[in-house]
Amino acid sequence: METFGARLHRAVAERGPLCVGIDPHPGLLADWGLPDDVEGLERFSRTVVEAIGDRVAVVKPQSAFFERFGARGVGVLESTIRQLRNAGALVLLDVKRGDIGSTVRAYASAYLDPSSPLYVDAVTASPYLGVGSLAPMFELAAAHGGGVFVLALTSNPEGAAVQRAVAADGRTVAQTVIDEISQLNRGAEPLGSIGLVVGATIGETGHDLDAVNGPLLAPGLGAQGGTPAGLRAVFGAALPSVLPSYSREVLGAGPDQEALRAAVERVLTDCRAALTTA
Ligand SMILES: O=C(O)c1cc(=O)[nH]c(=O)n1[C@@H]1O[C@H](COP(=O)(O)O)[C@@H](O)[C@H]1O
Repeated sequence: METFGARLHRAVAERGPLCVGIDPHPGLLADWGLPDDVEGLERFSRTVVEAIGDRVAVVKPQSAFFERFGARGVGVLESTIRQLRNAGALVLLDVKRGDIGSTVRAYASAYLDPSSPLYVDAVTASPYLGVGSLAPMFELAAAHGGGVFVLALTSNPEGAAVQRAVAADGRTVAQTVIDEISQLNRGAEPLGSIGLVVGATIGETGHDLDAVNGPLLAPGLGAQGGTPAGLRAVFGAALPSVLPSYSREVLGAGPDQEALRAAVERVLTDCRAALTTA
């Protein structure tokens, strides 16, 4: 069975280093001339999938915007996931889950067990109950070729107070997360299946991301002020493992499908240039 790391590596080689988020904000639904209801959600998501599902390596639906509409919204999420997979995109579901181990096991089966209606290629996870509490998620991901992206240094300004706090052993909380995930990915080729989330907005951190040997999701580009040119300062020598992620910057080009595709081309060109510049 091919690991998530290997599948991601191949998808990026074929389609380029880009993740696009499906974040149907109420304001975006309005801008697209859609009602703020489940029909609007369904049309928004279907338009994004039809426009870019066959050309972007990773698509990241933000679960919150679907859960907002209850069971019918989650139903739209299920069909969006199915459509994306049929279009050949890897699906990273942004749910930022984290809990005590026994409960994490249930979250893991919800998203990483192929028999689940919400089965995806990878999920985002929060390590603040301890990285070890996510072990059932890592295990199920490994069993089925899935991936997990663990928050390390998030793009929001409030994150640093927790993530850069120094623990009893002198390392920052973020460095502890980085070290534990590096350990899990050790020796994996071409790339480990447990990624980290590191915001594109955070500038130079003093944290060493070189040893992670897994994908580094970089949200915060575009709408939150991060730029492809700024990625080098954040990631340094780890730049080749970066997966840049945009939501509103691309989605704002819709609902015209050609315009959505043009927005993808534009940000992909910028990201390629930023990630390959010596
Ligand atoms: O895990 C994430 O994707 C994430 C982590 C982070 O540190 N910052 C962050 O913005 N995100 C998500 O990335 C998306 C950013 O959306 P835009 O700001 O519209 O590009 C949202 O869905 C956020 O929840």
